[in-house]
Amino acid sequence: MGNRPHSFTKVLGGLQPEQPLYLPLSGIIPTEYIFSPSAASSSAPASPSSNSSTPAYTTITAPIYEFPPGIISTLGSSIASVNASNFTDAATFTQYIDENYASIPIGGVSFDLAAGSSILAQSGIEYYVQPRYINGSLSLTTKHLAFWNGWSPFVQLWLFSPAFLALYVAKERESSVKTMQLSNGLNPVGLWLGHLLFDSIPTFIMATLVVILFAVLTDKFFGLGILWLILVLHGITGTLLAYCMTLVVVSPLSAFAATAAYQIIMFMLYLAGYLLTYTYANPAYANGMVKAIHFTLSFLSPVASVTRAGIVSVNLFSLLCDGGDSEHVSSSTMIGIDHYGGPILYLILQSIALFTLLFWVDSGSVLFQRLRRAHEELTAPEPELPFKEDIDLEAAAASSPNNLLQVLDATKRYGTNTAVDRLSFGVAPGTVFCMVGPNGAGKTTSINMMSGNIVPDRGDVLINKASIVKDLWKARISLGVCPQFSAIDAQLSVREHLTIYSRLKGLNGQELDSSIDSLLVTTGLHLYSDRLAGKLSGGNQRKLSLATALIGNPPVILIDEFSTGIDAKIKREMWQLLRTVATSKAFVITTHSMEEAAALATKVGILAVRLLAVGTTEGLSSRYATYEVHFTSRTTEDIACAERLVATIPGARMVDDLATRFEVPTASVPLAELFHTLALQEDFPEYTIEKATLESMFLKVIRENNVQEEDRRAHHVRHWWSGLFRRLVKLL
Ligand SMILES: Nc1ncnc2c1ncn2[C@@H]1O[C@H](COP(=O)(O)OP(=O)(O)OP(=O)(O)O)[C@@H](O)[C@H]1O
Repeated sequence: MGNRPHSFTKVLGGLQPEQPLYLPLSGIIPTEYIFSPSAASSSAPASPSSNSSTPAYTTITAPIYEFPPGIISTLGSSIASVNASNFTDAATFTQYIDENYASIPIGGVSFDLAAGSSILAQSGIEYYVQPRYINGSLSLTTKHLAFWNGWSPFVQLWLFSPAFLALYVAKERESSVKTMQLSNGLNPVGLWLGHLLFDSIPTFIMATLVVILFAVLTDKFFGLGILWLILVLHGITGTLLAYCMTLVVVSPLSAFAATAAYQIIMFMLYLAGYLLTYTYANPAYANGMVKAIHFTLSFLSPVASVTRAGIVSVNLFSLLCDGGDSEHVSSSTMIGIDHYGGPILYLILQSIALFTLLFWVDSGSVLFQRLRRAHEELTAPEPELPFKEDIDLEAAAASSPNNLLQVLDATKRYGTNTAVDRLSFGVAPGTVFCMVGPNGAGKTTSINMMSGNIVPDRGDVLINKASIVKDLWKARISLGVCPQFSAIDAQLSVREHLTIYSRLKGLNGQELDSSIDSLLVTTGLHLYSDRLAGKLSGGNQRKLSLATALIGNPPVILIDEFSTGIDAKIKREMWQLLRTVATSKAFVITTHSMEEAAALATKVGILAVRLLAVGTTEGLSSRYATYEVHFTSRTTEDIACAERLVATIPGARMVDDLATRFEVPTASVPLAELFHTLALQEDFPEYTIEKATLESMFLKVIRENNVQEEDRRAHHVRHWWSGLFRRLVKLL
C-alpha cells in the first residue's frame, strides 16, 4: 500500500466521535455520497444546516465499512441508520479495502485505537462508477496539515514573487534603458534570455529548497522531482508574464501590482472553481467540470498550473487516483495530462508564447508594426505642400542609394495633433545632419521614428536600406542611438555598461576588450571607467550614452539634443569627439543650439512639424545671405536715427526681435558700399557688420513660415485604447 496515493485532508483531522459524519466530510466528499436523510432516522436533520443552499441528498443503500463494529453509529444519531458493514479487526479492514478499492461503492472508516492509526476509505467522486481510495493515519494527517498550514504562506509568497521582476524591467522601460538597448540594435532574444537566465537563479534555488523541505518534513507528496520541474517552469513563466506586463503598464510599481493582482485573482478563481464545483455540482459531472475549469484557467495564467500540480502532489481531491486496477502510482501515471502532464505542457507552451510575444513586440514584427500604425485617414491623399525648391529637391534625393539614412515622407500624429508632417531627407556617409527647430517642432518624434521607437503613421525610414517599418530588427543592426535623456543604468560602472552592450551586440574576447578600451579613450571616459554611471557628471553621462551608441561601429548614429545642459568646456570636447568619429558615418543630431549646429553640421534642416528649409550650411548661407548691422543705440532718438539711415539702403530692414539690428541682403549692396554708406553717418560712431549667422537664418525661416508656438497649436489627443481599437477593427 506504500505506493498508493495517500491523501491529506481535514476529514480525519477534524473528525470528532459525536459530530455528524457529513460535517467533517463536507468540502472533501460531497455529502450526498455519504449520507441520505431519507435513509437516516426520522430524528436526523434534513441537511447539515438550515441553509437552503445545502445540496439535496441522494438515497444510499450501499454499505459503509467500519472498524470497530458500530463505530459509525457512534458518530451521531443522524447516521445511525446507515447501512454499515463491519470488520472484526483493522488488518482485515485494510486488506479488504486494499484488494477491493476499485469496486467499493462508498467506502469506510477504521479507527485502530491500539495502533493509534485510522483509515478513511472514500468512494469516488463519481458515485458508484469510479471508486477511489484514500489511506491515511490520523497522526500523519494532522502533522501534514500543520506542516502545510505553517509553510503555505511562504510558498504562496514565493509563487507570486515573479511579479517583483516586473519592477526592474518596467524601470528599464520607464527610464528608456530598454529603448536604448533595442534601438541600438541589441538582439531581443539575447536581451530577454539574459534577463531570464539571471532572474531564474532565485527560482532554481527556491524550487530546490522547497522540494527538499517537502521531502524531509513529510512523506505526503507524490512525484517531488516532477513537482520541482513544475515549480521551476512556473517561475520562468511567471517571470515572462511579469516582463510582458511591462509592455502595457508603464510605471514599475503599477507593473508589479498588475502582475501580482492578476496572479492572485487567477489563483482565487481557480481554488473557488474547485471548491464550488466539488461542493455544489452534480457529482456525476464534477470531475469533468473541474477539468474544464483547470484547462481553461491554466490557459490564462501559470498560477493555475502550479496550483494544480500542488493539488496533484498531495492527491487532494484524489486527483492521482485513477480508479481502475492500477495498484501503483507510477511515473508514467503521474505525468498523464490530468496529473502533472497538464501543468508541464501548459507552462512550457505559455513560456514559449510569452517569450515570443516579447520578441515579437521588441523586434517589431510586421504585424505588430501594422497594428501600431495609426489612423485610417492617413491612407487618404494629403493636400499638396506649398512648393519649396530645396524641400522638393531634398525629398526627391532622399531615396538615393548613396544615403545611409533615408527618411521618406514620414508623418506622425498624436490624435489630431500632427507632430511631424511628411518629412523627407537623406543622409550620406560622412554627413552630420543637424535638425533644428523650436520647442515642440517634432525633433524628438522624428528621432523616435528613425530609431523605430514609434512607427510613422505614413511613410517609412530606411536605415542602411532596411525598412524600420518592415524590418525593424535588421534596420537597428546598423543603428546607434543616443536619446535625449541619458538612458543609463545607475548601478553599473562605465566599463560594465560598455561590456554589457558590447556582449549583447555580439562582441567578445579580444575584440570586446580592445573595442571598449578604444571607446573609453576616444570619449575620455577611461579616467572614470570603474565609476558607477549614476555618479558621473551630466556631461560624462552624455559621453557614456554616445560611447554606447558607437559600440559595434554602426554606420548610422542618431543623437537627440546632443549637448543640452552641458557646460561650455565639455560641450566643446564632445563636439571634437563627434568630429573625430563622424568621418564615414551618417549622423543626425537634433539641437536647439544654433552654435552647436554651426559647429557640427554639414547639412541643416529647419523643422517645425514640416521641414521648412534644408541644405548644406553653405547652401543655406548663400540662400539667406545677408549682412547684419548692429548699432549701439542707447536712446529712442538713436533708434529713430538708425531707422532713417537704414531706409536709405536698398533692401535693408529691421530685424524683428531687436530694434538696433538690421539686415541687408548681400545681393542688394556690396560690402564695401555698405561700409562707405555707414561711414558717412557721423551720428553712429559705433556699429558692427557681420555675415548673418545660422541663428538669424533660422529666425528668418521661422518668421517667414509663420510658425506658431507649440502651446498655440490645437492638441486633441485621443486615448491610446480608442486608437488601438480602431486599428484592430481596421486590421480585421
Ligand atoms: N507621446 C505623445 N503623445 C501626445 N503628443 C505628443 C507625444 N509626444 C510628442 N507629442 C507632441 O508632438 C509634438 C512634437 O513633440 P516633440 O517632442 O517631438 O518636439 P521637439 O521638437 O522634440 O520638442 P523639444 O525641443 O521641446 O523637445 C508636440 O506638440 C508634442 O506635444
